[in-house]
Amino acid sequence: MFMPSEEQEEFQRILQNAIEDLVNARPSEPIKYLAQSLYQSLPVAEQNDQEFPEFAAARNHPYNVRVGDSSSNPNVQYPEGFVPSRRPSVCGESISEEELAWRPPTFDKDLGTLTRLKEMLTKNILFSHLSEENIATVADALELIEIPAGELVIKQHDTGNACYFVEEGSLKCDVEGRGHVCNYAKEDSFGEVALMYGNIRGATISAITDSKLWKLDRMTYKKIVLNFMLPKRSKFVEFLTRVSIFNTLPETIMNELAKHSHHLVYEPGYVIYSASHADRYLYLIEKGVAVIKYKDKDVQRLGPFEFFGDRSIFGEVTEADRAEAETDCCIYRFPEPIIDSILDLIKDELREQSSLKLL
Ligand SMILES: Nc1ncnc2c1ncn2[C@@H]1O[C@@H]2COP(=O)(O)O[C@H]2[C@H]1O
Repeated sequence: MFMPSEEQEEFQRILQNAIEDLVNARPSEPIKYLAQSLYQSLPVAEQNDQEFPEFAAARNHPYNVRVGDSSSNPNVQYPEGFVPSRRPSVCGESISEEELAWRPPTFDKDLGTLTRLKEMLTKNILFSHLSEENIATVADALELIEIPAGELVIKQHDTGNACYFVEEGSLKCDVEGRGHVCNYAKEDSFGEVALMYGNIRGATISAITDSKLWKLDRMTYKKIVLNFMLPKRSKFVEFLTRVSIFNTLPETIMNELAKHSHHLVYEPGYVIYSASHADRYLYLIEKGVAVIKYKDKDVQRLGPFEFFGDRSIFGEVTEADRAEAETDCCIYRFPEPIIDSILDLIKDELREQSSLKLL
């Protein structure tokens, strides 16, 4: 089948997203689910309103969790109040000797343990996008360590050389000047921030009870987790780096956004957003012009790299009641839970930009 290269790239992106969604959602009717997923990649104007119930279930995928909502998935990476400082990502680092010599470490485990660890990894936001092969490499590389009650695992300001998953026990996290921030229990992970940014530890973590942890070394984390998605998502990431609210995000998070966004095309006159829509999204314009309206009066025009829908995500009352495509519009649409899950990282910029907009 011949396709121009841009179209081919888009086709592969859509197909990959659909398959990843399928793997994450594990629906009862996979074929129907996949068909629906592909169908939703069509321009909105060509879709009808029918939705498979499994799509609602997919929204409960581990990634789709609210920051700080401890009642939902425990694998949330950034507990409530966690405001990582904006630092450059490691993607531009040059390759060191250590990296060149790197071979994935392996620590022997029985089959049952390996299967369980792979399941745990696929539920974790930072690992869920990895291929089966890479998940297996990470599972092999995990080393079981024991930490007696009261001992430190991570000391704030030290250099980070591993991240951890809890196998057994409970641990607490303290930040200087703020005190106790959160606790960790079975399958929770911590210690990834210093690895992502090649930086120092942002908190102290110590065992409350005798604990067992799976330790993942920095180099395996970097080689597998940070490098995995970069070439595939580069076009999308390139676009995000030109958008004020997203451009300081680590590339791993941008790649997660890529996975969970919908790329949609709207024809002129199509109502992209209406105050009566139940689901909330953040809309980011890639191409074209959208017009924000109030009672059929145009109140604002937005173009490429601009976004709307954020005010309703914040639950703010907006003066506008809908957004329409004025020209053909290509838009990235992000579901509210995805934006919620990274809100701590983007909220300052979002608030600043929000005050200029009506929707
Ligand atoms: N408020 C917080 N500030 C910094 N780190 C936190 C916070 N809450 C949880 N953590 C975790 O504590 C870890 C300490 O080491 P890292 O900075 O590598 O990664 C950090 C996060 O995984």
